[in-house]
Amino acid sequence: RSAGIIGAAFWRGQSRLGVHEGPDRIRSSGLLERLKQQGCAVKDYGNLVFDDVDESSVGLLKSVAAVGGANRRLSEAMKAVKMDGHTAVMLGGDHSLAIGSIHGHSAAVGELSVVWVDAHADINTPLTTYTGNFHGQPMSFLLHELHSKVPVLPNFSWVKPCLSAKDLVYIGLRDVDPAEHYILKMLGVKVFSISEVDRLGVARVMEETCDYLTTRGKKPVHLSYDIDAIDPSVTPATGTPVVGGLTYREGVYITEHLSQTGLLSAVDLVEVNPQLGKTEADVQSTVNTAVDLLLGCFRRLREGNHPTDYT
Ligand SMILES: N[C@@H](CC/C=C/[B-](O)(O)O)C(=O)O
Ligand SMILES: [Mn+2]
Ligand SMILES: [Mn+2]
Repeated sequence: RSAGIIGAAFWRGQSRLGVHEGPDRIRSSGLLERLKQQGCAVKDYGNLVFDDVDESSVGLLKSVAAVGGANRRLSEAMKAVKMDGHTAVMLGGDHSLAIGSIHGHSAAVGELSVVWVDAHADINTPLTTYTGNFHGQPMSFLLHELHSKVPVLPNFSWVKPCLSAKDLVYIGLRDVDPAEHYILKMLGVKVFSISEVDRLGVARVMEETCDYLTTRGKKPVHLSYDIDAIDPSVTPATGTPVVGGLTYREGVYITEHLSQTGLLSAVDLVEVNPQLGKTEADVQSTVNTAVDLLLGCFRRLREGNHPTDYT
């Protein structure tokens, strides 16, 4: 196994400063060293450099051209990392970056499935958003079924929908806007909200998620992990915290399970905002959890691990 790391220090999909510090803070907490310690080859592609574009709004929509341009750059980088044969790791930055991450992943592998772990559905269209923040809209640019609902926007013409609603599963939803809820119901998207996690337990949720995604053939899996899926008591340093989230254990179980399917092809870890922790301990707890989630994606098991060369 090998990991190709991309830093996307981008914050203009939302308005709270600091989320651009996520990539370097996650690196400085030892992600690469710990991946290597567990037998994973690692290539760090560094942080993307984003062109300065005008951050003007289009109506309610904030920093449209900047979001479009950053995601185009990320899409190119993701495609290159996948063409190099790595499992891609995109460190955010805000969740608008899933546009470029999933688009670039699909450019390399073709059809894929997406597991979206988040308190939020991030499936507003530019016409249903009430905040204008693009980190609440990425899914609308990616789904074939919503293409006709997305207006032409500056610096977005490169985006081609690349995901079918039946190849998408949500886990952890607990703060979904009415328009998003309507879209999810209309498209029949598979959703395991926090209520289903409570009702079924995380093991059954993961079994059903994998059965659901593999009934039409085993496609590469893109895991898009928003740190705010985890309960704010564990990961407070994030821009849109919502009470009643996943426990640390549930969060890591999700990554352990997906890692063992052998289908995990790319991971986003987004919305870590080091400036939003009340204390340094808050920030460290958030970042440590992000690191542990990523290690779980690369076959780390909580039962213990040893190098495979003396199995
Ligand atoms: N639904 C809200 C919240 C969006 C949350 C985005 B996040 O999941 O990436 O944190 C909006 O549209 O602004
Ligand atoms: Mn999100
Ligand atoms: Mn979220």
